[in-house]
Amino acid sequence: MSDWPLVLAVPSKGRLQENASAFFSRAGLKLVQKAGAREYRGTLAGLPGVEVRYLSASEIAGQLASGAAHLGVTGEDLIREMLPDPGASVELLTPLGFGHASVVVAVPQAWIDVRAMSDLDEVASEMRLRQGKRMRIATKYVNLTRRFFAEAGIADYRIVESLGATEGAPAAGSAEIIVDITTTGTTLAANALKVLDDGVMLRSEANLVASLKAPWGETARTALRTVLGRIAAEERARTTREVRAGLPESGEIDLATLAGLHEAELPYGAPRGPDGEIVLRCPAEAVFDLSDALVQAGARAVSVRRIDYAFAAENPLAERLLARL
Ligand SMILES: Nc1ncnc2c1ncn2[C@@H]1O[C@H](COP(=O)(O)OP(=O)(O)OP(=O)(O)O)[C@@H](O)[C@H]1O
Ligand SMILES: O=P(O)(O)OC[C@H]1O[C@H](OP(=O)(O)OP(=O)(O)O)[C@H](O)[C@@H]1O
Ligand SMILES: [Mg+2]
Repeated sequence: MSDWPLVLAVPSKGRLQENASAFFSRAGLKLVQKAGAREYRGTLAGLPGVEVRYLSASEIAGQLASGAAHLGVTGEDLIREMLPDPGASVELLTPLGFGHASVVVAVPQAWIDVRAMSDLDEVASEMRLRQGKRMRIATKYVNLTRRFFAEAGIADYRIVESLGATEGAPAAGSAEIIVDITTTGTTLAANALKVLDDGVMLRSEANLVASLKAPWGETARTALRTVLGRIAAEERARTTREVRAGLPESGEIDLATLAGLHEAELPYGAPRGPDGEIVLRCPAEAVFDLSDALVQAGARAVSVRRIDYAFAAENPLAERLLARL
């Protein structure tokens, strides 16, 4: 099999760009742009088997679908819109906690009696009967819209493809209603539109996505393990705390039960010898309960700290993906 480098697609502009770069640098993956900011290719410092490509969020979804990129950061909305059967060509590895936005059905605020999709169905039928026209929906989410309206049992409509400023379509007279992405709702409000009560089609956020169609040779697989290992190590470190405790004088403590009760684990195994130090790792929310329990069980002292990275022998993100290739 040919030995391609791992192609990592990173947003080059728009809403996801800054957060995506910050995400990689937190994971110890330093993006190095070649020859100045105009060059749309780069590398990861210290990782020879990786080629970074800077693309727009929608291009990233396209390249993951075709297999031109192995790994990328893009919005779930774009994956679901652009890929007919996402599960067949990509694996959504993990949501990234930024780029939150919802794809919604919005209608003019002036339509006071229209609150739900069922009301919209009536509007569409009436338009068809009385005016002989089909209700027009402005959107760039053509496929998501067709699916959602079919599930709602609405068929009397026509899609007007919109490439930008979709919220302006009703006022401009080019459509009655819209489907678009929103975060704060500011743009909808400024255009006198409201979201239907059951009109949230998809809650999206940025995801780390892998392509099942890309050429996964040895070089790419090796780089994948390193990249996903670092990402997992950062995530594990951010969401857990390390709890250290001195063993009780008696040396007796039921660590297994204690750990089980507080979702804790013993990353370095059980302490050895009577002067042993216990090292546990638990979810950040569990530290106070776990510390109290340790003191009650006779621990002489307990300290809790944040960790920068928590590497582990197992690499769940990589294993999940490799199992599908
Ligand atoms: N308020 C928001 N509006 C639009 N997109 C958002 C918002 N918040 C997060 N996103 C996410 O960012 C993705 C890319 O949107 P953005 O507008 O940044 O790209 P773009 O530069 O318009 O890309 P393209 O030129 O390919 O259309 C969206 O598909 C969505 O997943
Ligand atoms: O709910 P809000 O916080 O107001 O955000 C929603 C707006 O943001 C996006 O547009 P963007 O600024 O990305 O411009 P674009 O349409 O050119 O992509 C989106 O298409 C909405 O118009
Ligand atoms: Mg945009």
